[in-house]
Amino acid sequence: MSLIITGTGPVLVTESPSEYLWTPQGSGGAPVPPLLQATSIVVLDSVKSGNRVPTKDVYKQLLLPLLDSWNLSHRYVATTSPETIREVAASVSGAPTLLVLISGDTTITELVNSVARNATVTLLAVPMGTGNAFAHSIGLSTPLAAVHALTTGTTRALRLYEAVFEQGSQLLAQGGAQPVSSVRFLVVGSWGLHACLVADSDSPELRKLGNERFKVAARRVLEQNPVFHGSFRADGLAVENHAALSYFVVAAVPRFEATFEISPASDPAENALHVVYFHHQPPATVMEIMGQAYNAGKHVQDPRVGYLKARTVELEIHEQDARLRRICVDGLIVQPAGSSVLFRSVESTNLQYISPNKN
Ligand SMILES: Nc1ncnc2c1ncn2[C@@H]1O[C@H](COP(=O)(O)OP(=O)(O)OP(=O)(O)O)[C@@H](O)[C@H]1O
Repeated sequence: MSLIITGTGPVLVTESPSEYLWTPQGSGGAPVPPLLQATSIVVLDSVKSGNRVPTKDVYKQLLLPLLDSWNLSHRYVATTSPETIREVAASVSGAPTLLVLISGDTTITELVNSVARNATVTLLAVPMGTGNAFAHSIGLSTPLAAVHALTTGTTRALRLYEAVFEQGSQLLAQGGAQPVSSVRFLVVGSWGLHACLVADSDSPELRKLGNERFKVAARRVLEQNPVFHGSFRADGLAVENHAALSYFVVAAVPRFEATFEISPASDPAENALHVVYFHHQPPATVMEIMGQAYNAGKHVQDPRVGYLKARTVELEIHEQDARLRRICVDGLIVQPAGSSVLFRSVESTNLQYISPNKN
């Protein structure tokens, strides 16, 4: 439940499993809040994200009445394919734009990879995906909290990172593979068990399970429990040389899901990555370590887990089997050519995001 101050007066907004209810609490509207004074407002609804309840419509039941209360004009775009995200990204390169993304993390990543480098965009992440790592990490855990932040939130610089691949690498998409040299990300780059389970979980069969798809895919990968041989350096210093690893994640945010706190020291406001990794372990130990991540990120205190902060991470993959070489970048899967993959921070962008105002 939230009390939102709108252009026509305070409104009590409640949520049931099937809809959002908008109950006006009297008159006396507020002026247009600063975040809604953007020159251009675009709402991008990534309709394939998460497991949606058809009667519960964030746009029609929350955003539209809020924008209408000030008669704010805006453009609403529902995706018809992944191409829609690229089209919207291309269209926001002119005036400063408030871009409301009703989506999960992959849509945000696809957007930041296609938007012009000089575009001035403020993003609002309305969490409607399966994991919603970014929204949970910045404190916007529900669609209602995100919409409320339009009237009470504040803007912060969006910290971006990039994974850089050798020539000949391929981005694996449902429609086929395409060449890739780098991918920008804001949540995670990974190799090993994490990349395998994300890649394997993206089948039409497992997508139907929502968040459970990661657990089912993890169980299947762990039945094989492959070893991932490789080396890595952090900020130029060797950390592991020819190691036999199970898990290797470069995290940009603290949470991958509401309660899965993979990197408790990560701060979305800071331009830094954290490596979370461990050597090859039996399946039961892997499960035990990952289980601790659901307990307020306690796994990083486990002596078997390596945890370090870096701005640049150079990975060398010593595996030949294509399945064991896959890299995950915010849910996108890359088949790298050669052995090296570089994860690094992007110095600056014109992108911002809306965060709850906690100060
Ligand atoms: N109409 C559409 N048809 C086909 N694919 C779509 C359509 N709209 C969006 N997509 C694609 O579906 C994917 C949706 O990803 P998104 O991150 O929004 O949700 P999710 O995968 O459920 O959540 P999360 O990333 O948090 O797990 C994106 O790759 C996007 O390009």
